[in-house]
Amino acid sequence: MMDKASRLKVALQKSGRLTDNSLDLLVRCGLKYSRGKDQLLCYGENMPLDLLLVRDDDIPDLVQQDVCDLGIVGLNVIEEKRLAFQARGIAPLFEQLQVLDFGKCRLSIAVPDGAKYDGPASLRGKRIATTYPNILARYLRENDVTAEIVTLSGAVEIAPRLGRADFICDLVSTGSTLLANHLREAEMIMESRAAIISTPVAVSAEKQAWIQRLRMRIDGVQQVKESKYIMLHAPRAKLADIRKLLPGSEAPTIVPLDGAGDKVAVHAVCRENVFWETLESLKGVGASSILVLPVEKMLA
Ligand SMILES: Nc1ncnc2c1ncn2[C@@H]1O[C@H](COP(=O)(O)OP(=O)(O)OP(=O)(O)O)[C@@H](O)[C@H]1O
Ligand SMILES: O=P(O)(O)OC[C@H]1O[C@H](OP(=O)(O)OP(=O)(O)O)[C@H](O)[C@@H]1O
Ligand SMILES: [Mg+2]
Repeated sequence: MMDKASRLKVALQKSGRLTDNSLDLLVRCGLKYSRGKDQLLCYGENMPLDLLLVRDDDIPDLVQQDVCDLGIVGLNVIEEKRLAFQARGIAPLFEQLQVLDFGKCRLSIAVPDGAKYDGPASLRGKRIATTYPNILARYLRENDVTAEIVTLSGAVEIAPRLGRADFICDLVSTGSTLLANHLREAEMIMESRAAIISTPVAVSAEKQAWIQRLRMRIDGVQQVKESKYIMLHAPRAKLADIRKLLPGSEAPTIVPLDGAGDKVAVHAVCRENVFWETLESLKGVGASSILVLPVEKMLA
């Protein structure tokens, strides 16, 4: 194990939409951790890695200032901070390492039910409430629209009802928050997912090696999520039809079956989910004894 100074520090959201998925990802990468009394620091017991639990907005700054080596945060926050740094003449120094498969949402313009909206020109001269003033400003600039940006730190969706804004620009996933606030999504500005960012400062060879290991494990974890191992028996003559039906599979392993005539066993890793319809189609072209198993770990 490395000494304290050379332990990797990873910033995660303390409590919110990204927290459970971020911790779950690291646990799937093999991390065992214990949580400190203050609930702000988690100590990695089997890896030289500690977790700092903070507000998501602070994560790019912590990485930029080299307080943390890595951070897991939404692309929406990364982009907003990048533009904010640029606006202040500071070069954004954190590097985006890997996009993750959770925290999927979009940043959209929403308008009150019944309000007219015919494209970006409808925003002209309006007041738009948002937590993402820099992304919104860029969007307005690109669309040649002048509007007033009302920057709020939360509860953006109630701004139109309070008379503070005409429209809003906020995160949407299922759309239920908009629905509950009598708003409708009018325009998508950006799509977002969680991502890993890293420090701009050169780290020790030891730390770099752990970052590489972690990235490889994260790739493996993300790949197996949808992957299945499929085993079936089939007449050799039907192999071409069967291969066409296996979703996202590489060359399958074909094993002869003792005393079963021209029948073979087919084993394949499918990189996409295997649905009942696929199994029915496989059976339809002559496959039998079909088994679908989850894949726990994969290293390319
Ligand atoms: N409805 C959603 N579905 C999926 N991901 C979302 C959703 N809303 C937000 N996110 C993603 O999760 C991130 C954190 O969202 P959350 O609402 O927990 O943030 P917050 O209220 O700013 O929390 P904090 O207290 O840490 O500042 C967002 O920046 C975005 O990337
Ligand atoms: O389209 P939906 O599925 O309704 O999701 C969108 C909402 O989710 C997020 O807030 P969250 O619920 O995380 O709470 P917060 O406002 O306290 O950040 C976001 O800020 C939206 O308000
Ligand atoms: Mg926040």
